Amino acid sequence: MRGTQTINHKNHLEIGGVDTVTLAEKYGTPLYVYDVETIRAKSRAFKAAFDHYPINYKVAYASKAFSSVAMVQLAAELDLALDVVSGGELYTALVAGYPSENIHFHGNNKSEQEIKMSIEHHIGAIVVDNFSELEMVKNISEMEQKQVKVLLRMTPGVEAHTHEYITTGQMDSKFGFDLMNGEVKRAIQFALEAKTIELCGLHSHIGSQIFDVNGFIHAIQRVYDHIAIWHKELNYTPDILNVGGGFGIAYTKKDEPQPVETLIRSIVETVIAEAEKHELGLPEIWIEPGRSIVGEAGTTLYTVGTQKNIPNVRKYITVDGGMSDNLRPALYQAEYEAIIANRAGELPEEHVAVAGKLCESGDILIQDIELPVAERGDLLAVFCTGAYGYSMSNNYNRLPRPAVVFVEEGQDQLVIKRETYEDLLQFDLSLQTPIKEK
Ligand SMILES: Cc1ncc(COP(=O)(O)O)c(C=O)c1O
Ligand SMILES: N[C@@H](CCCC[NH3+])C(=O)O
Repeated sequence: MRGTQTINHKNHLEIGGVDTVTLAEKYGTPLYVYDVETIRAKSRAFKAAFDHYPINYKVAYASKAFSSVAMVQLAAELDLALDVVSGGELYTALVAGYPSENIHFHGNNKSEQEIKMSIEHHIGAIVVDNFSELEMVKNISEMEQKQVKVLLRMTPGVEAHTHEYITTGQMDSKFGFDLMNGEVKRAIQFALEAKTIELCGLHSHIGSQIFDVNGFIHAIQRVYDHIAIWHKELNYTPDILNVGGGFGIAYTKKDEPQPVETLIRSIVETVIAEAEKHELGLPEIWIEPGRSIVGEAGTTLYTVGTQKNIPNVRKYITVDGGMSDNLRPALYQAEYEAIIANRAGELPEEHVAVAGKLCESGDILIQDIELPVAERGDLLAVFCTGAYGYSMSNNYNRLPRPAVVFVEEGQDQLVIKRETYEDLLQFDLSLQTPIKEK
């Protein structure tokens, strides 16, 4: 059990003081349930870890992990800065009333429209990824006659030990200016010379679901070796050093992430040591966690449907969702834990695979899990689905996307409505004219 999860007197899983069986009856399944107190606690933990040090810092929530109007409003309430990676995420933040000066915009191929939108709304910083983007930012800001705040994203050449699809810090990456081949230095020179660009600092992000703090330490040390040179040659030191996100969480008992305090201590103490070593002032340190803020807060509720038993091979139990609401097992072989939420206290009796209902053999949510014997209509709760679940959900097989509810202190609140069949067809147009002349 995580966060505020408990088993109540009816033997049901309760989250945030709300019975999950009641939630499933009220909103239907599949259903994403977010434990708001867990989101608050994670945010507090990051800030408390920084507060030990006499430094300026910013904790930005990476909204790609889960973006919605209510989530952005919660981030604002928790005084988190906001990382967006598309016009859509920026639009969500603006509609949510999030203060634009606290937003920074990522991405390796921002469109002209996205850059214009960022400049128009005076967002906190555009994190520029490559030279063609840097030129676009310069040209657009000159045309608009507006100053634009910029961070430069560097690829530090550090391998993070995680799934190969989610490492980003290695040299052969589509993201960022290469630190080792002199690109970053040229980008700094370009930005310093551009009159409409205010170069606020540097950024690196080495990957996601990282357990080993050494990746961050090596990246910071490597960046500082270069900062010392840029200081001498260009008289430039960054006011902001954004070390990205990527802090891992425990999806299963096998996962052993470092506590937030250890991670932040290592990051901050490495920055302090490097700045002292090179006799440089301390930058403001920014981080941008996504998964570690919302991942553990999310639980997906499914209804168990059909079963298939292949004697001596495997028993499948099938739920009413799958890779359309959680792509991670199919994409990264991600592993999850689950319980039968309406019989939460029962002991496991058999090994099963949890299959989704989509028309793909790879649509298996959990390959092997021990559960009580499941029956049609049981409620399956899959834990730790708060990050990159809803945000990577899709309508494959024309499945409507599930609803999202927030729960806290015995109250539940619908924050994203379930899609309907009509919603699925909202952009479809009927065939008007014969396509082929007879
Ligand atoms: C630039 C950047 N910042 C922050 C994040 C958030 O990562 P995570 O959700 O693993 O903390 C990502 C995703 O990997 C990212 O690409
Ligand atoms: N979507 C990924 C993480 C990628 C993060 C974005 N750079 C996941 O589910 O783990």
